[in-house]
Amino acid sequence: MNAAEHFSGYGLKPAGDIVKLPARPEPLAMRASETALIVVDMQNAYSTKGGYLDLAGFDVSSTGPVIEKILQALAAARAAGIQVVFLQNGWDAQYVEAGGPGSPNWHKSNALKTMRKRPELGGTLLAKGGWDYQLVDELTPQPGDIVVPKPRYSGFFNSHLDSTLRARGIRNLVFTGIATNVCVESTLRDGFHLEYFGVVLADATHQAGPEFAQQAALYNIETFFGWVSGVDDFCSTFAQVEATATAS
Ligand SMILES: C/C(=C/NC(N)=O)C(=O)O
Repeated sequence: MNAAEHFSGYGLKPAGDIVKLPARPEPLAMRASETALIVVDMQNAYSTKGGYLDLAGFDVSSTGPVIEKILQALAAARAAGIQVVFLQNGWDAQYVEAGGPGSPNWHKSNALKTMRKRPELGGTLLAKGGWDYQLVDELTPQPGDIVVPKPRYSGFFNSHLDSTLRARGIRNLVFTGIATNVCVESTLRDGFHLEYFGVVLADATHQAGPEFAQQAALYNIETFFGWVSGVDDFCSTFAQVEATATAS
């Protein structure tokens, strides 16, 4: 193969429905039917003022453009027949799923720590049934989309994500959402170990913490665990699928 034509992707047999998504470190060959767009934790907790991250002292002032970019990616995915999966992070209202002091999550979760520090917030952060847990209004799931609740940073841990994807023959996971360096990266890494090809659309993600955390997560993904692309490339690449399907 000509080195200039090098691209990655699992053992795809040549067929008309394969597209090549421009990505770093190299383009990725994919089929829409074997791809899911994963929207990670776009809940009030992570992207709205007054939500958990904001109350815990993280900057959520620039999440608006991320929501806009995710909307663009969702429209392109749905038009191309790509399965959309929303992840939703949190626990039951009694926080049993959060784990008690015997769980590292109890010690590390900034949501749980914030509630311990500010008892008046008790029961409000990331609790199922509450505003903080809800997906943001702009990103309400549509018929055909799948919502997967998850109790830890990785969407694969104690959830039905893996079986849901396998049952549909999905091999490629395209990631958007918040936070790049926490739940996006954790889920992409676990997906890598489960043999999924993970791509992050960098401009449809946002970090928890300083900007260097975004850059470090993207470096890790591009170098060790997957691929990095952007929303415009995703939309134009999969528009080809829609155009081919319409023409045939
Ligand atoms: C910090 C944090 C990130 N979650 C995520 N969705 O990436 C948390 O849940 O505490």
